[in-house]
Formats: sequence, structure tokens, C-alpha cells
Amino acid sequence: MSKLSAEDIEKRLLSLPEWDYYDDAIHAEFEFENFKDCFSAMSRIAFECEALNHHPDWTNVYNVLNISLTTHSANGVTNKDFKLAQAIEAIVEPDDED
Ligand SMILES: C[C@H](O)[C@H](O)[C@H]1CNC2=NC(N)=NC(=O)C2=N1
Repeated sequence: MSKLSAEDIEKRLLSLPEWDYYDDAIHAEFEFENFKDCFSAMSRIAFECEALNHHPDWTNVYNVLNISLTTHSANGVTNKDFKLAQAIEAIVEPDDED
């Protein structure tokens, strides 16, 4: 899988307003009510990652989750990162699906 151009990435990000592109990855920060809600979302995301065989670089501090998506084998952002970002959106922002 080859990495996408900066132009392609910015175009695709128009439908993912929570996400920014820099340092060869797409990044988002999500804030939850509390640690339990945050970690519950992380568990659900983890199952998607296994299903897609694609994994985030992420950090959690109490109720805040920071996620960076990049394709290590391509040294940049690929379609796999956008697939996973969409799956994450469906988990953390279910209201946006309507
Ligand atoms: C063997 C396995 O398919 C690879 O190691 C996968 C697993 N998950 C991955 N996740 C990410 N983000 N980038 C990769 O290149 C990657 N490679």
C-alpha cells in the first residue's frame, strides 16, 4: 500500500473534521466524560484495529484519548488509515452517523 499525497489527504480530511494532518500522520483528540467511557471506546476501537489489521499510535490520560494514524510500512498515510479513522468516528461520534 503506497502513501497518499498531501493533497489527497487534505481532500479526504474534509469529511473528517476532527482530524488534522501533520508529521506524516493524521491526528485527533477525543474527550470523554470520564476514564471509564474513554477506556470503553478504546476497547471497541481495539477490536476494529484487529479486524482491519491496522493499529494506532495512541495515548490516554484520564478522559482524553489522542490518536495518530500512519502506516508504518509505507512511512506515511494510506487508505488503511482513513478506513480506521472512519471506524473510530463511528465509535466515538455515533450521532454523526445520522
Ligand atoms: C504484519 C502486520 O500485517 C503488520 O505489522 C501491520 C500491523 N499493523 C499496522 N499498523 C500500522 N499502523 N501500520 C502498519 O504498517 C501495520 N502493519
